[in-house]
Amino acid sequence: MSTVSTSTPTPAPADDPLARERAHLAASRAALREMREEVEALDIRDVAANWVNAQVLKRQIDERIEALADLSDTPLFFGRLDYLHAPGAEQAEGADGEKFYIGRRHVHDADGDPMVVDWRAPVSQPFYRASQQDPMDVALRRRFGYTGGELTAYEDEHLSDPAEAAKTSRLLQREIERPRVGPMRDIVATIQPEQDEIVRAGLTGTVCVQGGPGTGKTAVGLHRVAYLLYAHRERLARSGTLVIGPNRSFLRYIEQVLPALGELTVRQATVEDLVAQHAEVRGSDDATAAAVKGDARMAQVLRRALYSHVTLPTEPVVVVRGSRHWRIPAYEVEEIVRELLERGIRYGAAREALPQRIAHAVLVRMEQAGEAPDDRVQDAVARNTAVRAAVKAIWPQVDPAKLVLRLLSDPAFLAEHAAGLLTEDEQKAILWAKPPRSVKSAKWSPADAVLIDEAADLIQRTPSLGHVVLDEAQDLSPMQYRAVGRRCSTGSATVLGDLAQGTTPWATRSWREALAHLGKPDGVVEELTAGFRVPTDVITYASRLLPHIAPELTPVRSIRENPGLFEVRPVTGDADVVAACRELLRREGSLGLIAADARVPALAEALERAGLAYLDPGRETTPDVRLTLVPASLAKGLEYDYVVLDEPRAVVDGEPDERTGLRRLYVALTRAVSGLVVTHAGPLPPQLG
Ligand SMILES: Nc1ncnc2c1ncn2[C@@H]1O[C@H](COP(=O)(O)OP(=O)(O)OP(=O)(O)O)[C@@H](O)[C@H]1O
Repeated sequence: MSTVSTSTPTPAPADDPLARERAHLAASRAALREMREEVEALDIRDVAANWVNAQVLKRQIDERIEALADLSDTPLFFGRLDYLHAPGAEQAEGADGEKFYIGRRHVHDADGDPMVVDWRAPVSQPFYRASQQDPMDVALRRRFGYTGGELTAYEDEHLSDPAEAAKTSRLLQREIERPRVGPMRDIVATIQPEQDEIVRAGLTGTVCVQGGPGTGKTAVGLHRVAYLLYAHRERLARSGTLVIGPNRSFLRYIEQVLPALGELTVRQATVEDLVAQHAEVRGSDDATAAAVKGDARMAQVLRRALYSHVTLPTEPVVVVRGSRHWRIPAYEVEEIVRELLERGIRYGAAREALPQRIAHAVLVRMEQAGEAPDDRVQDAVARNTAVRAAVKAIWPQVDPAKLVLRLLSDPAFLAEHAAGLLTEDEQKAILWAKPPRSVKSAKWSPADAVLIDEAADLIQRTPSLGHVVLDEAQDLSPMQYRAVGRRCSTGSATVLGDLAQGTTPWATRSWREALAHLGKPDGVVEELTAGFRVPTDVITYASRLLPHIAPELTPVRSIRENPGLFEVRPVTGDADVVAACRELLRREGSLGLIAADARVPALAEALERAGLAYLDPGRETTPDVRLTLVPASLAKGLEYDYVVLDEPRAVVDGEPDERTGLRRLYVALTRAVSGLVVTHAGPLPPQLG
């Protein structure tokens, strides 16, 4: 491999390869500008037939213009592939030839010939996967290095040359070691082969990725959505895609990755957001109640409670039309009801079908009597008062929130439907001490909202999306997995998580179990073990906890060359913690001060006293404010160049049990990219010893 770099971006002779590459960059920029201008010049007045069409079209055009923006700090292309033989044009967005520039988006010249090929096109794949062992028909792979938007270096690998030894790329290494300021960035230039396999896995299958801290799960999930949107644009435009993250600060942290990849239409939400449509969450549960409410057995309790509303008829249905009485005996109505119960359709759908079925029975009798009724007669009979009254008695309308309200308020009703499913203690744990008077006045907890969502789905099918990415999945309860699963029941999912980072009482124990709750038992489980975030010394220290929190998992192997800074420092008070922050702020990049939630107010005060400005998690750092004060409960998924971890013991003690506490600590210890200082006034947890 050979690397060429120059620190001064200007003059280079025309035969200099770097100069030629810069010329191609300049030409591609100009072409992109033209593409954008073309869209901006579109006049939609002639084509849009009405106001609504015009608005839709205008939005599409605005999105297209936004997607075509030339972001000055994101290079138009980051790689080049020279093939030994020209691949088919269908592989390369219509381009033919042997040489392709690979970038974030497709750029073509005035004749429509591609100048930059999308990283997701089939022709780009060898950029990520080709190796000396399997060159994939590639003669040359060139990576480009940029400094402040200027192309300043390139690095060549002659994959088909047996004389060239495989080496780690310096540009790749530099990218991985780059300081982290601001929100998460895309990794499109440096996706690794094992990550690429997940990114490009087919749309129809569900993939579950187990990976330790910093192995790139979130990055891979986001790039996978971008890839799927490219490969199945039309299908997913119709059905939609969704990224689910654990909380708002996390979503804010990742929200710019997809737009940077040109994808503006992906919805991002927490599980709470998804189920919030049925009930406003204003309350909370203790751990015991939440665990019972989150257990999959609750789905059966709800089903039983809902169907207990169906009463088999004891009276005939008598429909009067004109001078005639049409009588459907009780046993025949019962047959219809039983048949609907057995068909396994939603409660609501069956309820809608019932009057039509009864009407059909009436019509059969009319025909037997020599009448010739048509469809309109059937509809009229279905709306007949007697039929309506019968339906109301047999198959009444049920409101999902009212159903859950009754289950949690009425001990006899709960006992009847939880018999054989929940123990008496479990029933007691979820019953409200003081039942609310109405759905509106109830202080619904997050777990209640999931129950209502389940009930709502039993009544009416929840619409399914084409693909759902579920990040930090290890914290979901079985009932939450079900809530996510019904949102991709006809689509597929990418499930990302780390069993060692599960910090809820109901945290996932095995991915197979989780996939079953999700309704995707055939999902494939993949493991990522190469760590891109945490330096070796830090991950080795954090991994001391693994035998206590997830003994079955492989420790992460850091691929960072920079050994990083690592120190465990005894301190005597908060002022020393602030001093540690000040010290690290002298270095480049972001700094997170992570502390047990209970310690946050005291540390906030200490920072303010010392005149050190800080941010809340998920807020974007600026050159002036690079310090974030992070409660341990919100640290998951985030990362900072440097971390000061305050009082590990307090982080452990902040959780209801020791295993959860140690897992929380494991999360907090693994947020640092370049260095970690652990400060402690009290003793350290013995597991770190
Ligand atoms: N192939 C790669 N090239 C460069 N950087 C990468 C690569 N893969 C991951 N990273 C970087 O490593 C860091 C960690 O990635 P990410 O947050 O996706 O990991 P994670 O597995 O989700 O971690 P956690 O378990 O802590 O949530 C990010 O800064 C990400 O950009």
